[in-house]
Amino acid sequence: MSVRPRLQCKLLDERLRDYLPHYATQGSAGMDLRALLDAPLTLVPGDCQLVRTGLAIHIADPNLAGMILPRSGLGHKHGIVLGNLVGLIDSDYQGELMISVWNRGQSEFTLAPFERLAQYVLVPVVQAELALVDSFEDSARGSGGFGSTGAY
Ligand SMILES: O=c1ccn([C@H]2C[C@H](O)[C@@H](COP(=O)(O)OP(=O)(O)OP(=O)(O)O)O2)c(=O)[nH]1
Repeated sequence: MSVRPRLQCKLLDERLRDYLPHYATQGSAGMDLRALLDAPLTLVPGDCQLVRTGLAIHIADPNLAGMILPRSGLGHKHGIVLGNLVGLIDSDYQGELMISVWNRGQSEFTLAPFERLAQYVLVPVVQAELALVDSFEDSARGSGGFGSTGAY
């Protein structure tokens, strides 16, 4: 089994000690993030609010990044997704992880304090350098995009 990267994590609220993010199963790709709220938060349809997690995670390694993704159940059943669709966490970010919660559904939804509302996934990243050129070598696709290969 490969060695897991160790990420430094600060708790910005002591109550989170009882709710540390973890992998729910051996094969889980993400750790659930919870809503740090003092009281339930109701989102009416169309509402988008920034919710605290109370966690700061310093990835430090530029070959890694964090992604905040929605939870499938909340998104599919209740229309609770992310206002930014996906949150990208830079490896040098040391601030609190914030979750943009968007009710794209048609009913009111109330988030409970410490409810799991999104997930944090660590992903490999390769930083590139751009080499300016005047032309490319021909490729099979060329500049065809946006459905140019057909539907089936
Ligand atoms: O859902 C998110 C997305 C981002 N961040 C934090 C971590 C990330 O490293 C930082 C900046 O995010 P991003 O680069 O996507 O934001 P930006 O709007 O481009 O702002 P900036 O000018 O700060 O890069 O904000 C969150 O806490 N939650």
